[in-house]
Amino acid sequence: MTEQQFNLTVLISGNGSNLQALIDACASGTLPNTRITHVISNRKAAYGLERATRASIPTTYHNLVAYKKKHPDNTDTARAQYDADLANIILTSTPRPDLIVCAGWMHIVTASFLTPMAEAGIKIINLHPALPGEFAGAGAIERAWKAGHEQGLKRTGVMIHEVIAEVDAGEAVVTQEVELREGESLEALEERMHGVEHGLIVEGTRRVLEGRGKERGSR
Ligand SMILES: Nc1nc2c(c(=O)[nH]1)N[C@@H](CN(C=O)c1ccc(C(=O)N[C@@H](CCC(=O)O)C(=O)O)cc1)CN2
Ligand SMILES: NCC(=O)N[C@@H]1O[C@H](COP(=O)([O-])[O-])[C@@H](O)[C@H]1O
Repeated sequence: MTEQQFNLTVLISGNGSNLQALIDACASGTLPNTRITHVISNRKAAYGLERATRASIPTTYHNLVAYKKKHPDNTDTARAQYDADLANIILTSTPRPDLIVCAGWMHIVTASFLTPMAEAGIKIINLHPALPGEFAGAGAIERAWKAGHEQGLKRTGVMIHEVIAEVDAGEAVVTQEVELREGESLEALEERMHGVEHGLIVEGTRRVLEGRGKERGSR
């Protein structure tokens, strides 16, 4: 029986250390029979684009600014068109992804993206440096660090969750708690959090693909 191959599209906006964790996991077999076939960034200067190129992974820079210039009086229209075109980029790519992984993707996607992906049966997961129901949105690590120092919060965490319209509210695939340490600097907490992220993004991707494999097997 031929091994099932899984194709990933990874969405990024920055350094790409979580993308690198996925690249390394595919290469080492930690993510078996899995390859990243496309990396898309909404920021031209994202170092993750260089990481992808070094790994011979096709990249696309998808720029929201051009859409805002085209629709200066209506940000919602600009975002909807941007998202619709993002969906089209992914749906017309070969091979189509089995899964989309948001790895530091700092753009809130709308129904113009979510609906076509759902209709195509392509699940989207996201790495978020917080636990379910806590610190949704950008800047989660710093907000948890402040809550530790100011409100005595004892722990935060990291989750991989399904992406739905409501930001960071999708069902958790996997979570891991991270203790908050008294007197620890924000930089030191960020370092510990990123270390957890790099393992969890691989584990979360593996679990979703394992489910896909079972789905395929049942057909
Ligand atoms: N519809 C959804 N879109 C996204 C989700 C989600 O769960 N549902 N997860 C995010 C990732 N994310 C946190 O994990 C996140 C990213 C960005 C923002 C945000 O406020 N973005 C601003 C722009 C910020 C910037 O460009 O620096 C925006 O889009 O206006 C919040 C949460 C991925 N998308
Ligand atoms: N809301 C999502 C979010 O805040 N994600 C954050 O973006 C970083 C991306 O790092 P990377 O580009 O090195 O992977 C991650 O470390 C994560 O904390």
